[in-house]
Amino acid sequence: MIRSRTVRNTPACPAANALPWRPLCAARPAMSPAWWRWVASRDSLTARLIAAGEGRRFRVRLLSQRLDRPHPDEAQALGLPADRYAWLREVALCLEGRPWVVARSAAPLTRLRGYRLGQLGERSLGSWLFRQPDLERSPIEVTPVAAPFHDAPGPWGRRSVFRHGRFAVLVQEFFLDTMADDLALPPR
Ligand SMILES: C=C(O[C@@H]1C=C(C(=O)O)C=C[C@H]1O)C(=O)O
Repeated sequence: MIRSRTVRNTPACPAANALPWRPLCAARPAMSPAWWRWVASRDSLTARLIAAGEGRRFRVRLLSQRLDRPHPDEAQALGLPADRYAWLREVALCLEGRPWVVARSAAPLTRLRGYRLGQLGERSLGSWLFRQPDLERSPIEVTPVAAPFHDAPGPWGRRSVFRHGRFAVLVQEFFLDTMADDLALPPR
């Protein structure tokens, strides 16, 4: 069942919190090569966006950062019991003020000790992650629906868990139609 693009996360409707994530390879037949190069990339998305922006000003716009219960599918991806709080961060990655990607990251509080990620502000989480020498990244999963926490439509979402020692963070990135328009990418 593919969720409509307008369904927003409603706590009363737990099903709405579970996006249809599936392994990257399962989505390959439906994904154009142009998008595959973005969605399947395992290095820093921030660095790729800056390069593709060709001089456009890059900015991380902080939409929300709080301690809250993650959605069930987020808790499950982190192996976190359902009722535990996590550090939640939602950002828009903008080029010349136009959001190309929105991202929602979730990290268990017990794994955050000693890392002052709450002070990231509008610095890219990726710029910190990819500086960690022993960074590990789980296989990428994809969903063909838009971000449930943001109104702009988009062709693909992806998620993976980054680990560094005991630290773990689930990073979910939703590519937007504005990025497809600005880079002349196919609809999906
Ligand atoms: C994980 C990365 O960091 C990006 C920046 C984020 C942030 O600042 O919150 C979140 C997800 C990413 O799109 C990356 O650059 O690959």
